Amino acid sequence: MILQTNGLSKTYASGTGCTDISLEIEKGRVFGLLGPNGAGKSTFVKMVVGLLRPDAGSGTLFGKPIGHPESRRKLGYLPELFRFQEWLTGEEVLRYHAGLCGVTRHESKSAAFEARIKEVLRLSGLNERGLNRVRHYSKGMQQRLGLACALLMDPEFIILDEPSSALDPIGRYEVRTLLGRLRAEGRTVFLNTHLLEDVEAVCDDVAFLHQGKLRAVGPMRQLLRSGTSWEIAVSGWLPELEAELASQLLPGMSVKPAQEAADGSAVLHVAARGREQLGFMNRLLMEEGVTVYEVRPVQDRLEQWFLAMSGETREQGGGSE
Ligand SMILES: Nc1ncnc2c1ncn2[C@@H]1O[C@H](COP(=O)(O)OP(=O)(O)OP(=O)(O)O)[C@@H](O)[C@H]1O
Repeated sequence: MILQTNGLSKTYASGTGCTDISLEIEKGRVFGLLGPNGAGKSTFVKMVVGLLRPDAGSGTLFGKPIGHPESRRKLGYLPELFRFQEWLTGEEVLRYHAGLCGVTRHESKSAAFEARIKEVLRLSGLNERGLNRVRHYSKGMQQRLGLACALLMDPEFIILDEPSSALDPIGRYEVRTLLGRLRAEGRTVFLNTHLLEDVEAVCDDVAFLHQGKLRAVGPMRQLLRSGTSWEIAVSGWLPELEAELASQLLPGMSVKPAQEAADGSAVLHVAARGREQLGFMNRLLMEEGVTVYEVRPVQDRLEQWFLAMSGETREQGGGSE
């Protein structure tokens, strides 16, 4: 286990923060923490990396208590709000970070370290801009430099707090590709993001935080409920059957042809509350002389899940952020 937290809590004077967060992140997984603005995602991350002291709860990183310098040795971190010394060049910022990680001046000037700097500049998309001063960087370039800093020491666990917030669509695509690469290398990644397409594309596990509380956590494919709609491939379909079936459906059910062909083959989009209703639909189709030859569950999109979770928890919480 790379990270394990037990009831981590931090309440600011304002009464907000996050409460009772228990999570486990296994080696080699890409974990996405989702939640609306102000949900407490950055607060959680800051406790994990040792920037904030929890009010209650505990956790371990690489088996060492969080907050202990030893727990951070194999960690790379990109904070949400990054600021660099604007009078330094990108390469100087990287060397300064290396120094903070215990690399001596002499080592940081070695050919091997020089090559590492070039490598992380390339990975983060800054390429030959490393010799320019940060003052001349755009916001997106500064975020890329933050990514380069997070990768510099070849970390096993990389925590990225909104890594694409300042990036244009190409930059976001590049970060997504980079995340895929880190995962392929067997590294563990923790991602705080609002970009659901990033989570959908790269995350193995996902957690949902709302008003400081963890509302759901688990493998992404399991959390995205796949029990409410199906695609049913049939033969013997006639267009008039749509109205005919509609008059016999139970509450919560619907049927709509997604594809129809002149030979009677069709793909029907069916909404049903669970398997019993799906069985009922199957029976209706058979009674109408339609042959079912394939039933496929339709995966909910993460966006629908996010909205559903925010909606449900808003109702429970009685208000919005
Ligand atoms: N230093 C602080 N002092 C007081 N309140 C704070 C502090 N930092 C955060 N908060 C509050 O704690 C809550 C959680 O903030 P946090 O930044 O952790 O949320 P988040 O989920 O990361 O939000 P976002 O997605 O907008 O970055 C918010 O209501 C925020 O206003």
